[in-house]
Amino acid sequence: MIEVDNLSKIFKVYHHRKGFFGSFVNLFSRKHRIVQAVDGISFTVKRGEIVGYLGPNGAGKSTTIKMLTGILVPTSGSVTVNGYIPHRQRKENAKHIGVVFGQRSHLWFDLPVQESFELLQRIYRISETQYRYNVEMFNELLSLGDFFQTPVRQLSLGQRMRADIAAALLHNPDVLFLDEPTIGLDVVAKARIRQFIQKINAERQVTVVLTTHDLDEVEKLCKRVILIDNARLCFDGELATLRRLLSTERILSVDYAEVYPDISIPKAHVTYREGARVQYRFSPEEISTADLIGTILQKFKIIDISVQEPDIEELIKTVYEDNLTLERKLTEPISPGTQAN
Ligand SMILES: Nc1ncnc2c1ncn2[C@@H]1O[C@H](COP(=O)(O)OP(=O)(O)OP(=O)(O)O)[C@@H](O)[C@H]1O
Repeated sequence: MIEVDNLSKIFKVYHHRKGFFGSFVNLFSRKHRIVQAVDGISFTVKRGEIVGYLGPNGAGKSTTIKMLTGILVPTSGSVTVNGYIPHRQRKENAKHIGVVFGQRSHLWFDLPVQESFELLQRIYRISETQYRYNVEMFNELLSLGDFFQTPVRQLSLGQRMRADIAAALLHNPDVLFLDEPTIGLDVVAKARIRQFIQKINAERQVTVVLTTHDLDEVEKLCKRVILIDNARLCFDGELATLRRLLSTERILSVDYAEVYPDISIPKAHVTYREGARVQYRFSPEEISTADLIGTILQKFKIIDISVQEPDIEELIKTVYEDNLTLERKLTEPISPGTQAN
């Protein structure tokens, strides 16, 4: 559905001299610096996938999305979305994609939501049957009826996002680009939008590319993530693989049936102990989770036991702070315990 090959974007940022004299000099000589916003990125996305496109501020996420939607022309490399070259075939591409930028609305601020939708119906030449069907379905899932007659400028942020996402899907696009769709929303509003995206993806096979800083959202929505840092791709794969590649240690929490005086276990370090509750830190490369639990069960009586996966937020922070960690992991020979899918 989406093919991106060696895509790069360079911006020339001109230095403006201040004042009358400066403006005069600007006419004849303009200094500029080069910003490499996207640097040789390649990936493909299959129909029906939901992919998280992640990276720290300024990594180049929005610039990539803008090239995929035809807003920006790549400096080099190629992009096709559903067979179209977005910046050359903007009109055709627009018929097959839906775009939501969380930071700004695509709706008409002074018009009620309904009138904005009717304008979109005409712009995209959506048949009356399809329009009615979609509005009814989106209304059911997102309760648009509560504010359908309200001018967009009077909507709350959560209502505006619901309206924007519904608007982006009115013409039944094959691909939905979501750039920070839940920024600033509360947990209830986020959950509602997430469930909507899941349903649309499952029922209509809409391919979704999601840019967000909300990793909880990513965990709930995306099996696959693409990480970029400093304009370059640094990981493309399953979230579970990323977790396995980066995590060296895990936490095992045990509630023992009684307070044992010696609760030491080989290859596991006690990190916390309060009464019969104990936490161990261990590395799956030194001892597998199954072996560790087996050893504990042989020696002690337990009430409850659980293994905590490393927090994905922490892991991705490590990548952002020290990209080398991930590069090193990716070039290390893969041991059976860390086999990528
Ligand atoms: N129109 C532009 N002109 C010049 N530089 C730009 C332009 N758009 C983006 N940039 C620069 O390109 C780089 C990547 O920006 P981009 O907006 O793609 O990052 P991002 O990953 O989306 O960041 P954020 O998470 O903060 O939205 C940044 O250094 C930014 O300043």
